[in-house]
Amino acid sequence: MAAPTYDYIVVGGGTSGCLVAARLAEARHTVLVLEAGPDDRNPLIRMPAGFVKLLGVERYMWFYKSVPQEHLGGRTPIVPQGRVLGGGSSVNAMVYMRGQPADYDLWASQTDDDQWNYASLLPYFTDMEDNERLNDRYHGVGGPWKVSDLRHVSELSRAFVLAAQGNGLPHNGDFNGESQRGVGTYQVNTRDGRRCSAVDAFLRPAMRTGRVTVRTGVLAHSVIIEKGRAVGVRYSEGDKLGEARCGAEVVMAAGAIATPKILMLSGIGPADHLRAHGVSPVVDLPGVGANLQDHTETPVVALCNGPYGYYGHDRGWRQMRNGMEYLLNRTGPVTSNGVEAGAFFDPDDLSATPKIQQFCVPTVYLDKDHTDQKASYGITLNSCVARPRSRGTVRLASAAPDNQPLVDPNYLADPEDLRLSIGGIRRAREILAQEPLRSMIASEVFPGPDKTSDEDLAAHARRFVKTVYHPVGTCRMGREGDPDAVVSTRLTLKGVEGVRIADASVIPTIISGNTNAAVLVVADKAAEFILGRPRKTPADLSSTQPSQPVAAAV
Ligand SMILES: Cc1cc2nc3c(=O)[nH]c(=O)nc-3n(C[C@H](O)[C@H](O)[C@H](O)COP(=O)(O)OP(=O)(O)OC[C@H]3O[C@@H](n4cnc5c(N)ncnc54)[C@H](O)[C@@H]3O)c2cc1C
Repeated sequence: MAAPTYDYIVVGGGTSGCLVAARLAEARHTVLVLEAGPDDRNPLIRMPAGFVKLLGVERYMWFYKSVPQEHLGGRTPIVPQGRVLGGGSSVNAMVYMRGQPADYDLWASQTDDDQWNYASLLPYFTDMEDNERLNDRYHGVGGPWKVSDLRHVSELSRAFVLAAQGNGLPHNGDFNGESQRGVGTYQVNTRDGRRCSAVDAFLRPAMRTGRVTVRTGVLAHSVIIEKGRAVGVRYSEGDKLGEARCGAEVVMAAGAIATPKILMLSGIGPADHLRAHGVSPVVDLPGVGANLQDHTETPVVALCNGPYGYYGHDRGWRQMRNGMEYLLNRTGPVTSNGVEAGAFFDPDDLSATPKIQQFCVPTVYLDKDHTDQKASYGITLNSCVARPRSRGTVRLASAAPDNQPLVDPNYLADPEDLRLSIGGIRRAREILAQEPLRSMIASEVFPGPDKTSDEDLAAHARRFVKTVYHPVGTCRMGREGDPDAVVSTRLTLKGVEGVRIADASVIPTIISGNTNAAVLVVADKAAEFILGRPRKTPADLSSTQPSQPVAAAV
């Protein structure tokens, strides 16, 4: 048997992988990071607006195609994910969002472990944070994770913030503070006009210790298990097959779609399903690949009556002007993340706990697989169901490691997700009809002004609903004895020694907001458990509003 070369192998160099690798190296361990995608040297990654150009590029993205969706008339929408060092944190929209305290309190009650409640996790958020504007009980300064206000906000986004206030939503200057409800501009993971990815914040500094080896272009196939213990990882690099060995643990960080796939290829998953693909089961774990949750968004698209927003800003003289401004000052449209403002609300009752996150995109924005609208000046208000109830699966298509898995997000399977989406559309229309936005709008294109009944809007949602790129939950944690849990609340894999899962797949229920920050905290907890470090003292939230309980979706 080959001698172990590293203490730990981290599978996947994305958001969670970068953080875990850094924490392990800080503790003087040797770490090998295996990342399937390329390095993150493309300058478009650093420029905040640049990610939009990467979203259609196979070199940097996995375009997981969903199986025909029963509730979308058989449509097969794509679920793109980052495929580059930094993973999602290198290609995402940088919106800094934590969700609601109740989201984490639900994790704690689902797992019977109070270290996953909001008060317990808040110090993990604030300790890693370096917020440019806020430093209070909810925010921190001096950490590696940069959080800033946007340096450029388009006139359309500003008009949206004003119009939504006119429509009854309070202005909110901090969606991660006392209350999520309201409308405002987002804080983003940038500093001085540049993206701050998990590579910038965590991995690159750790690489300077000399204890982290990062290998890009390496596709992990399976975990090597000997006598019930993980001892390494099988992989391919181009045409070459290889094995890497570790002395301590294999840390899975390949994201909510790839991690269950790799586990299943290792013989860990629903035994019958594995056998059907010729994989010998090692541990029968029915929860692997189950419980897939993703945020969906349904657009209302309107055209503008003037040159508002970002259409055409990446071409011709405007591109030159914007590029020059960025190079000289690090200001201007290139510093925008393209999703500058948003709102949180309950479409049934504006004073209640939000159930919709609405994104304002100051351009016509539809996914790569929806290209029937001619580009023009416009605005897209996307209504995202904050805590969707639909649940899907990730399954093997075959035992070939380079085959994409079968991804079935089961979008809109639960009627409540559809009902809330329709409520979001109606609210979006009201906001578009409110000054100062109203004077900038020429006409609604989608759903179209003649589409007014619930049936019309449901048909529109089924046709256009798309991912918000937030798959989670496919190897969820759970209390002892929970037959569908894949990992313990200390994130150890059931049934095999020496495997920890540190990524979005362990999240039991999706949070009501963008997922990157929550994944960082999950990864921080994973590192804490691995290193046996003491838990941080929970925050004292006694003088704040109590978190409103949310029902677990069934
Ligand atoms: C386009 C987009 C926009 C988003 N916008 C936001 C946002 O604005 N705000 C926010 O909070 N969140 C956003 N997210 C979500 C956020 O980025 C993710 O929740 C987060 O990155 C998940 O972290 P992870 O570590 O679980 O997986 P990832 O960050 O996806 O990392 C997984 C890594 O593993 C690699 N990998 C996969 N399979 C293998 C294999 N077999 N072998 C080796 N490596 C492998 C992948 O290439 C990837 O680098 C967005 C995501 C996307 C894709």
